Amino acid sequence: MPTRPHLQVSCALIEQDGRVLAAQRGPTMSLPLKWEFPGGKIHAGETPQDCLRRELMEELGVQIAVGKALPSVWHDYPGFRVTLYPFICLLTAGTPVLHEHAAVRWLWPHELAQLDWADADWPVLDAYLAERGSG
Ligand SMILES: Nc1nc2c([nH]c(=O)n2[C@@H]2O[C@H](COP(=O)(O)OP(=O)(O)OP(=O)(O)O)[C@@H](O)[C@H]2O)c(=O)[nH]1
Repeated sequence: MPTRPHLQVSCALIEQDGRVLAAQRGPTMSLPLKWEFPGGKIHAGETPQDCLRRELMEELGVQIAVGKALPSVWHDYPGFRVTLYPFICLLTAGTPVLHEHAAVRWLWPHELAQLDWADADWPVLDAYLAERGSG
């Protein structure tokens, strides 16, 4: 049986003035138009935090300070497995510019569950809301 890819992915819950940045995947990306926390695959030799700083600059043109790690989660999608390494981050410079995503939104924690999240992100969202006392 062929082994399915297992992706190691960092993602950022970027806070600014109490709101959190959510990003909608583009129509031609995998999981099209699902909402996610921006980030991407961890490259060889890169820490999850290095990955986030690189991806956020590439994808949205912003600088971030990477803070507390939330528990990692894994999820089986049809065809691949992903392990997500989520971090609470602060926006330190720039305004998001859409290089790959279809949209971004700054939402209050209690609004986040209204979006159509990628399946792997629901436990991340739960952990974040528990951390911030909004669960
Ligand atoms: N960035 C990110 N990816 C997520 C999240 N949740 C989730 O299931 N994923 C999945 O993790 C994988 C990350 O791939 P990606 O396409 O964002 O990564 P990348 O920028 O390094 O890709 P590329 O440079 O190969 O195009 C995708 O399959 C994506 O669907 C999330 O919250 N953030």
